[in-house]
Amino acid sequence: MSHRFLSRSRPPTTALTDVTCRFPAGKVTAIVGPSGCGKSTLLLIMRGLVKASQGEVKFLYGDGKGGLAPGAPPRMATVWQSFNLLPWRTVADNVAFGLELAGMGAEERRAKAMDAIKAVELAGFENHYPGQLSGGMRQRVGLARGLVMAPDILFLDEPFGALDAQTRLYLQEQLSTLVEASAKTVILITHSIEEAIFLGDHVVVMTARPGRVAATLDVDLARPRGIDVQNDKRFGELFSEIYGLLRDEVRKSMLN
Ligand SMILES: Nc1ncnc2c1ncn2[C@@H]1O[C@H](COP(=O)(O)OP(=O)(O)OP(=O)(O)O)[C@@H](O)[C@H]1O
Repeated sequence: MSHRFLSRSRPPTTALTDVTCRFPAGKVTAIVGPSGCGKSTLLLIMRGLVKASQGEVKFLYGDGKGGLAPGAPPRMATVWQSFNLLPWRTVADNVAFGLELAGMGAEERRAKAMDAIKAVELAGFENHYPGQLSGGMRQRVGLARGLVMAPDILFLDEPFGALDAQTRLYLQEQLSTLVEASAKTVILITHSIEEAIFLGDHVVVMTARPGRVAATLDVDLARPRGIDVQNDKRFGELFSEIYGLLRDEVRKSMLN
């Protein structure tokens, strides 16, 4: 698939060229790449918000396995980089927003929202407003809003990008546990090589813009993974391999 942004006032920008990748069901695929290489564009295309200039995205329909009804399209949810909480709605009402749009009754959506709020350890804050929460808590509300939809595919765009290092580590651990418990298909966009290895089953490494897939690596580290997996020799090897692939691309992206 390729994508070029056209503009009346500026020359066209080729964001992606000949990107071919597979995202295996029930696995976490992390996408890393230099800034501006087209990661978010790829996500927008996969979510159907931007139409690729060339090529297409195919989702495999349910075969009755993995909780997917036969022949049913996968349910999808996205946790966006700017988690876009509605400031005038409480945490519970923010989390339940998608269910409300889907027409679910008040009682049921409140119960589902509370389950998701508990899963991200925010019980007790359900009646708070976003303005009363820390950045890490708001990020967890964003995550709960994705989880509450019980998606078959969860897209995460830099879910912890704006957080301090300790909060980020803690949320990565929480997410790892949630993902392992749910066996969902997760597509994670991140700038962090450590995050990609810690959370991913596969890591797709992209080149500088126009983004292509430089390599796809399997993360052959056992699950469940705690953050101490970072001390594993294999973790270090994967880090070096990915950084080796990215190093020149990052330099190129700085000259782009
Ligand atoms: N709507 C748009 N119109 C024109 N160009 C765009 C548009 N959206 C993105 N681009 C350009 O396409 C390229 C890819 O952008 P994209 O946001 O997908 O990259 P990214 O890898 O997600 O970046 P980052 O890691 O910094 O978030 C960039 O050069 C960007 O400036």
